[in-house]
Amino acid sequence: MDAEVRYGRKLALQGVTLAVSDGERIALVGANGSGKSTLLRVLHGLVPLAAGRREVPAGAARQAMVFQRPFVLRMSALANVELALELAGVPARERRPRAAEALARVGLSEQALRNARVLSGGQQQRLALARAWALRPRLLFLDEPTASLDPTAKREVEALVHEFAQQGITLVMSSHNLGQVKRLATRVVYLEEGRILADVPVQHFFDGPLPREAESFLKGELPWH
Ligand SMILES: Nc1ncnc2c1ncn2[C@@H]1O[C@H](COP(=O)(O)OP(=O)(O)OP(=O)(O)O)[C@@H](O)[C@H]1O
Repeated sequence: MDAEVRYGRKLALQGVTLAVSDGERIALVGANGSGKSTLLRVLHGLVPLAAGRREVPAGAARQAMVFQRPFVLRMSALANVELALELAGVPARERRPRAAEALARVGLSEQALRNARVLSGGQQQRLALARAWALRPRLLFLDEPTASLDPTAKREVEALVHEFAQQGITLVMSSHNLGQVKRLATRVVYLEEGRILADVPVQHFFDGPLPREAESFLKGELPWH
């Protein structure tokens, strides 16, 4: 890939190469502004590359993305999911049952007809997961999916992500929560100033050795380390 992304004069990613294999659960970690969100957006095809290329294998897997702050539209939870299915080209008669199934999957059946905007933050994030799951993705990108949630909602969302992974959905997620990284990831990619400085199995990430910068990041993030 050797990807490079620029926002105006700002170089947000440089020399980044990342291959995602089926069934992996990759955590992107690094300080604020290190390029995690940008890399996720590149992988999902939302951000153009200034250099390098994004390779999508033939017969590419369906993919979906969940953002840190769920964007929900001012309509019922059910209609939010149905709209995503419509945009994905799912035939009209399949949308209602698939949307209802997805809401049930994330425990939101009882909220199906409520305006999505009045749901709690945790419920909105579960709605965002339902919307992604309804698309039956093989590959799911999650940008700090629990960052703005209280502990209970965090646990609920994390449990759902875990279940999705158990079903064989390949995950690439950014997280500032290293406990969550330990619980969910199989592989950790450490970014600093738009470069990948470490790309290692999860156990290796926590046991080391790592490049000096990644070691000091870990020490800062794990006060008990
Ligand atoms: N739309 C944009 N326009 C200009 N600069 C941007 C834009 N989006 C991101 N950047 C810059 O690109 C760099 C990488 O940002 P990015 O959001 O990818 O980092 P991040 O690791 O996801 O950060 P965080 O942990 O805070 O979410 C940062 O310096 C950021 O300020």
